[in-house]
Amino acid sequence: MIKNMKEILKFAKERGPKTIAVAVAEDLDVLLAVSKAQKLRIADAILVGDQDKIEKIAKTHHIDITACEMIHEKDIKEASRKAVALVSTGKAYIVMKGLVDTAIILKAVLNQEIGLRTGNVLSHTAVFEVPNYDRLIFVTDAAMNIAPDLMTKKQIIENAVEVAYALDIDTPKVAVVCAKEKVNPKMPPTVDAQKLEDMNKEGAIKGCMVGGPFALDNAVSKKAAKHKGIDHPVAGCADILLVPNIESGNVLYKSMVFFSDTKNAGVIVGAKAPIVLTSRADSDETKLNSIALAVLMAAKKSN
Ligand SMILES: CCCC(=O)OP(=O)(O)O
Repeated sequence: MIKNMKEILKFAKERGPKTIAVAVAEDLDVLLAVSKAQKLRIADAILVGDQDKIEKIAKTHHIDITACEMIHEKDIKEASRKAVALVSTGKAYIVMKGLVDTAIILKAVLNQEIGLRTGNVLSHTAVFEVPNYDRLIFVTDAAMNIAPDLMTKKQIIENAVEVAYALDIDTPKVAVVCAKEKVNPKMPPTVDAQKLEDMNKEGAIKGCMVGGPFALDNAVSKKAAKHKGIDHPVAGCADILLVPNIESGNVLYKSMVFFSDTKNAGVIVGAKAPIVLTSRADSDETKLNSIALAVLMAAKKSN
């Protein structure tokens, strides 16, 4: 069971390198992450984007990108399509979002001809290392599914469980997080939470233990759970937090990044290949962690 970002990097070194196709690579943090991943032998990179800008950033900041292949494409949408096509034609194993809006890269991923659709729901899983929490904690979905219905939530859980397996976490505990820990028909996410727990008990969601509804406190703190009289095997020790919608997920993600001393990584799951997807504002360290996470996902797929 991988417990922190250091171990994610360590295992990615052992299971890599894998080739990544970077869409719109003209970004300092992206280039720093990619060159470090290459130096650590975690990944090789094909940089798709504005070659002049890429070379200027690399030169100004003394970043060694000499080992990277480069495809010149100034247009952001075209660069996204070309990066995705590199993966669908087998020249790369992983797509990485560079300096491009999430919606644009995802449109390329979902493209009928060159895309990476599988028919499954695509969802984002963020992995956080949080001080004083004894395990990695996953947040899903902070980036893609706006207001998932029950069956979409089921698949979002299954996608996050796939990430957990790539980190050798067996039977991850999934907390369906709401504003309350009691079912309230006026709060639909609490009703879904109960249904998801029931589906898990009935075997319709496999390979994990689902509990809910939980408020965030009793999902991650045994003390809070005890205080509120909650006795549940997931209470206080969740591996995966399923949030009700993109607003709560994105706010939780960015609160963790900007208000606390966390390390993080993020990928989109459900396509034919993992997609490295962080916020444009995330650090080069986060982007490197995300590349390593995607390498572990790709290595698991090719096993
Ligand atoms: C995982 C967060 C995705 C996101 O919010 O990206 P941007 O900040 O680049 O919009």
